[in-house]
Amino acid sequence: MMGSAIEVKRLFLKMGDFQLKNISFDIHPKEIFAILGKTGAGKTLLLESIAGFYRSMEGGIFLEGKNVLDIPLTERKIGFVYQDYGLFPHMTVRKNISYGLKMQKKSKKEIAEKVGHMAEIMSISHILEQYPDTLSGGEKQRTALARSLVLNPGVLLLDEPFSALDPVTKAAMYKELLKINEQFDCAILFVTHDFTEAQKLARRIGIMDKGCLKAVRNSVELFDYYQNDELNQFFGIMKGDCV
Ligand SMILES: Nc1ncnc2c1ncn2[C@@H]1O[C@H](COP(=O)(O)OP(=O)(O)OP(=O)(O)O)[C@@H](O)[C@H]1O
Repeated sequence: MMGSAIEVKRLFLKMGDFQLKNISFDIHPKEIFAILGKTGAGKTLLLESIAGFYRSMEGGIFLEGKNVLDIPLTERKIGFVYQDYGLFPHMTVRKNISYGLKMQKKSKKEIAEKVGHMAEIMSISHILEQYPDTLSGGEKQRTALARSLVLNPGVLLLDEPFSALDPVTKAAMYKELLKINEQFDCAILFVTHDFTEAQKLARRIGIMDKGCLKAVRNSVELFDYYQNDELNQFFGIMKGDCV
């Protein structure tokens, strides 16, 4: 059997009054997988668990077969881009992108080459000396993606990557995501509220509600009838609907 890029096995995580409950699924190498769910469903917590942020979680997260908690942070090969991009405000775009490589103690020459190359791929060479607060939403996102991708992650986790973008920029970034998936050898897991977006970009979609993963569907079957009234309601599906 082909190994998984990510395997989530019977994950439980308690956070205050909220709980992720018994979540199991896997993501194939190079797959684009969407997590769809209402606000407060636990989508961000799931991404953060996969990144190994919570030692208190029960069950396991395996990256290429290795428990994420056993992999040192600098060797985790996970890129994480938050909804607000999380750029360092006091650093230029160049410094933001260089940051992880510096942490890995790469040489100045290697950092300059890698950052230059990445900036070219993400079409941000012209803004390398700007600070984040001078950038458009799309430019901030390109910078955040470049900062992750320059470390060559096996898995890219994106928390509502498109929700803050205007429709034209959004369409451009959809293309960018598909290009990244082609060009870099990485699986992409992204969170969204948007059915169309999930269907457009992902081959499989996981549907979350109240801390549970209720279903995993191929995107073409997203609107087929569910054996679960809440899911049918969520998708506006009536019994006997043809798709
Ligand atoms: N550190 C924390 N301590 C206590 N409760 C938390 C903590 N982090 C998250 N929660 C709670 O867990 C629940 C799920 O949060 P999460 O951010 O994962 O939802 P989400 O599906 O990503 O929502 P949204 O779409 O609004 O971003 C929420 O009720 C939230 O208040």
